[in-house]
Amino acid sequence: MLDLLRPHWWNLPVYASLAYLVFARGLPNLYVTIPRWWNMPLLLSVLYLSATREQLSSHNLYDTYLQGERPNISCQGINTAVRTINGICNSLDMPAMGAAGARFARFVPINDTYGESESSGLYTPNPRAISQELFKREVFKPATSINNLAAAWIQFQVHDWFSHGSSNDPDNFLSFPLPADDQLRVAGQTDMTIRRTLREPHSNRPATYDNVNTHWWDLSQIYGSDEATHATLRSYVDGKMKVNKDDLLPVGKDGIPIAGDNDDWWIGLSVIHNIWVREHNLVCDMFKASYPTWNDTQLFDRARLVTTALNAKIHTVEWTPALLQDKILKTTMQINWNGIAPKWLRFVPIMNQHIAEVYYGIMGGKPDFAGVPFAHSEEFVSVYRFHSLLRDNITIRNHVDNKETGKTYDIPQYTFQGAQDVVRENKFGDIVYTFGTDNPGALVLGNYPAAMTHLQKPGYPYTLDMGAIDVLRDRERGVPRYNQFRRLFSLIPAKTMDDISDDKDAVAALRSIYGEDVESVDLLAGSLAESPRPTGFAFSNTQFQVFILAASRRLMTDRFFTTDYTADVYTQEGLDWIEKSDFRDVIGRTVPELNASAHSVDNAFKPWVVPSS
Ligand code: HEM
Repeated sequence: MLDLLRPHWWNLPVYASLAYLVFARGLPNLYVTIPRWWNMPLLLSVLYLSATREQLSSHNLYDTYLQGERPNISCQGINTAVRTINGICNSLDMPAMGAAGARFARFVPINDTYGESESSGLYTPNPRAISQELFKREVFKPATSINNLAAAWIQFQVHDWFSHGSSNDPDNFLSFPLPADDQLRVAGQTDMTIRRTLREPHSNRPATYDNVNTHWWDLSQIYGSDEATHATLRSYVDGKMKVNKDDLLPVGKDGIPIAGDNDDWWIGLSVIHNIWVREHNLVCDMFKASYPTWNDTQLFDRARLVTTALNAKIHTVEWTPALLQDKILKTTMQINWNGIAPKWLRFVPIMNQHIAEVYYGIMGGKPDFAGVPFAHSEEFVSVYRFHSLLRDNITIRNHVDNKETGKTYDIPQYTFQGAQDVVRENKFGDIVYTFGTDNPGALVLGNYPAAMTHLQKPGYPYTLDMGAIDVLRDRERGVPRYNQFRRLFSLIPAKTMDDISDDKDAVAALRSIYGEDVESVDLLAGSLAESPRPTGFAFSNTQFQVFILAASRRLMTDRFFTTDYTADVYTQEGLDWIEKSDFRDVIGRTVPELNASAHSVDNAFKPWVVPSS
């Protein structure tokens, strides 16, 4: 393989980059990495990202099932015209693909995914020291270009795509001594112990882990990933999901709202879940008006398809460009969804699938698996370790005059059962408004909420230092550390700590933990430290490689976004609903008093304009 790296590509003439882009498609083994690709002219950058996606699809997709290991499932007797609850039969050729309980895949070669052991450095450097000294927030650093809805939104999405489950392995532990000067030692604690992730061991290859949710982008966090949970969420009237008389989610005996995935609940999830359940119910009303003879199941199934596709569209063309605020990403994401062809030129037959995906967009095209069955990967999980987005506290403001209502909640108060206190004590519109106008935290070193480093999760036998856990889980699950991760994603590895960041303080902080051992820098630590970032990006270029690969793949592999994204399956009314709505509209119809506020910006994830006093 020819590994052609050009660290100073910007000194090369533009035509050299262009020549590569033309050749790369024909020569998938030719790697070219352009470190600061975002400085190129728009067209070149878009082409570069598209070529990168092709490269990553050829080199970074690994199935964790061996031949014959995937369960054999029949789709006989199943209504394959709509999404199933547990995700089976999305692929009719491989019905078990992407179903709840299916293994996570990998984005790096399987041989590079052995979990770390004590002798290979599982506890080195000390995860607690990393959490306390490198991650923990002293002063809140806001991400000023986005609002707090964007933070809640991404955890909501993550709960659709994956979960390792919350119970973990009750018989196997990760345990390491606390640093000598740790404040917990004052209370007599000497070690930090957490349960290992439940895993499937294999001989002669790394352990694998199962996703308890469906892998598909199917809003399983709302609808459930198993029939028993699903049944508790449906009203079974007119296709609608259950809500209370006040139009809010019903709450379970444990004090947490009932939902398809209600793990790690906080007030942010209350906001987004309530909005989407209301949206589903409004789509049911629309269908009932157009198709009065449809029964509850018909209404539910179509409403789920439409609500899900709208959610996927908003994530693709609104959330992502808000987080990665630059023209290149806005253009690329629009192309992913809509393609470049104007309406009047949407008849040209295009034989090459890659070109067709760009010309017509992914939606409604042919599925594209790049030769590997679809599943989310462990590396995908790791790059969403975004706990630094969380604010230390939330002060509710009135949506009419922006005045504080006098209610402030910190993390222990707004998480788990506490979220319901916030809902009970405030108007829902004021809570959503507060999220629309507050900033979340920036994804940088020294901005991890202190309260998340001593989190009391109900039912957990120990206090959680989420910063330490984020680091330890990656090591446990064999996600490569930062530099090796970069190598395996064809990025130029750092030679010294100074290569990771332009920010001298960030480099000094890394050195205080990792010394000069650049290979030992953890993925999360390196990613939070990394700079420069592409213009307007809330997260690092290293993490972005995973986005390039996964953002398109989860659409391209899904039958309901490709071959079955048709009026036959969705109805024309359904397709129109998706095409005509953005997140501002969804907020406007589900929380009508916020219609004007949500429309005060061109993207609902940007901080809303506050009324002048
Ligand atoms: C107050 C809100 C939150 C709480 C209480 C919370 C709590 C937790 C807990 C307890 C875990 C599992 C720890 C373990 O592995 O043992 C976890 C994992 C995780 N969290 Fe959060 N979290 C919150 C917000 C967020 C946000 C905003 C994101 C943004 C995407 C996020 C992303 C993740 C990811 C990616 C994982 C790994 C999931 C997996 O291993 O399958 N969390 N969180």
